[in-house]
Amino acid sequence: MEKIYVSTRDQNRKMTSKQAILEGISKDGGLYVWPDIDSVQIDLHTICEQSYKENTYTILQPLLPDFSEEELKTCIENAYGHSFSSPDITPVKKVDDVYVLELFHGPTSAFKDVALTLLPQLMSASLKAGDQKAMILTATSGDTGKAALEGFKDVDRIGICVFYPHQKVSQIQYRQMATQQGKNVKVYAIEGNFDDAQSKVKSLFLDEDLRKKAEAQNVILTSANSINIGRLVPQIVYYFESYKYLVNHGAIQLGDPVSFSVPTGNFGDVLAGYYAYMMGLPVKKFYVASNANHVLTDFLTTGVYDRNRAFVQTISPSMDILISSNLERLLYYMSGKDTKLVSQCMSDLSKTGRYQIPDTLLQKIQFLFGCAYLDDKKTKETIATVYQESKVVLDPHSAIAYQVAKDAKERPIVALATASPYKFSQDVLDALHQNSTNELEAMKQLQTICSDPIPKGLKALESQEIRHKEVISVEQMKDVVEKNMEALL
Ligand SMILES: N[C@@H](CCOP(=O)(O)O)C(=O)O
Repeated sequence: MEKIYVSTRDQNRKMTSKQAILEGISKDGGLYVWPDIDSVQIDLHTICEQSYKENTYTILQPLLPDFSEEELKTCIENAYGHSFSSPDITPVKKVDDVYVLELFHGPTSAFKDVALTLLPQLMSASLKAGDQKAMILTATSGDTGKAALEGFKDVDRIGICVFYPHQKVSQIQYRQMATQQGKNVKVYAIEGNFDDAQSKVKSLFLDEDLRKKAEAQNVILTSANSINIGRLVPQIVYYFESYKYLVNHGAIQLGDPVSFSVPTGNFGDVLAGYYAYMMGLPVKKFYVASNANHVLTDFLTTGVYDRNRAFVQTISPSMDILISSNLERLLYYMSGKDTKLVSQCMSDLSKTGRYQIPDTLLQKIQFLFGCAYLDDKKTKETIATVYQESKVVLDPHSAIAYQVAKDAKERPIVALATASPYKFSQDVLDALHQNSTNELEAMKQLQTICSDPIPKGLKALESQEIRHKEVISVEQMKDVVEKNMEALL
C-alpha cells in the first residue's frame, strides 16, 4: 500500500494512512502530512447532493486510501449512524448576519465528537490482525479528553489515559471526565497546565525506554489529539457541510467563496478548514479566534511565535493553550513543504520558546488567515448581546468565534460553535447577569432560556459517581502510563 504520509520534519519518513494513525506522531517529533493533499479536488456539486455520511466517505476515501471501501463505510456508519442528536450531525443556524455551524450535537457536547466517534473505528481497523494493542495517551484542556474517553470506552485491544490540568477545566468538563466509566480508561489531573500535559505526552511518544517496554507487550503508544492525522481529517467534512447548507439555502451560488471564524487553541480545527480549502472548498478567509492566550493572534500579526508569556486561565478553558501543535502543519504547507524551516522553527520553540518566520511566508499566511482575540469581559458581553438580540445562547468559545466573525468584513461568514453552552453553564449565566449556586444547578437554570434541552450525557452527571480522583505531577505521567499498559490492556 502506498505510503503517502510523511513527517513535517523529514520527507523521507513515509507511512501509509493506517501506520500514521497508529503512530500518532512521527518518531522525529514531526506530524504526519500528505504533501499532495491538493491533488484531491472534491466535486462541490456532489457534496451539495449527498448526506453527511456520504460526504464523509467522499472526502476521507482519498485521504485514507489503504482502508477498503467496506472498512471505511462501516467506520462511518458506526460513528455517525446513531450517536448524534441532530440528523444533520452539524446543523447550521443563521444568527443575525452570521451563519453558526453547531458542532456540539455529539455524545459529549463538543466538536471533538465529530472526530472522536470516528477515530476509534479507524484505529481498530488499523491494528494488525492478531493481538497488537494500542495505548492512547491524550492531553486535554477540557473537551478532547471526554470525547476521547467516550469514543474509546471499552474498545477491544485499546486502552486510554487522559491527562487534564488540575482545576483548570470547567466544573462540567471535570465531572464529565472524572465520572467516566469503562474498563479500559484512566483519567488523571496533572499539576500544571495543558501545555505541560501535551509536551509530556509528546515526549512519552518519543521515549525509547517506554517504547521498548510497550513493544515487548505488543502495544503501540498513540494519540487521540489532533496531532494524529486520523483525528484531524474527519473535521474537514463539516467545512464542506456548511458550504452545502449555504448553497442549498440559496445564500451563495456554487463556487462562491465563504469565510470562516474558528475558535482555536491547538490549531487543529482551523487547520482542518485549511485542508478543506486545499481540497477545493472556495474560501476567502479563515479567522483564527483566540482568548486572552493570544499567542496565535500575535504570531499571525507579527510572524513571531512567542510562548514566553503568562498563561491566563479564562472562561474558555479549552483554548487555554500557548503551544499550538498544528501550526507546524500549516508552516509545512505554506512554506512549500520546507522541512528544514519547519524543523528549525520547532527546535527554536523547544529550546527558547520562540521562533520567527520570514516576512514572505508571513505575508502568504496573512493572505488567507486573519486573526483576533477577545478577553473574558468581551466574551461575556458577546454572550449577553447575542442572547438579548437573537435569543441564542452561545458558550464562551463559540461566542469568541461569533464576535470575531461579526467584526470581520467578509460575508458570508460561518462561525464555528464548538461546544454546548451547558458545558459552561455558570460562566454563561454570569454573562447573562444571573446567579447560580453551582454548575449542576446552573445547567437547570440555563435550560429555562436555552432553546435546546440539556444534553442527555450532561443531565446524567448529577447522579454519576466520581471514579477518577488522582492528581499527579508531570513527572509521574510516565509511571502511570507504564502501569496502565498492563492494567488496561
Ligand atoms: N482544546 C483541546 C486541547 C487539545 O487539542 P486537540 O486539538 O489535540 O484535541 C481540548 O479541549 O482538550
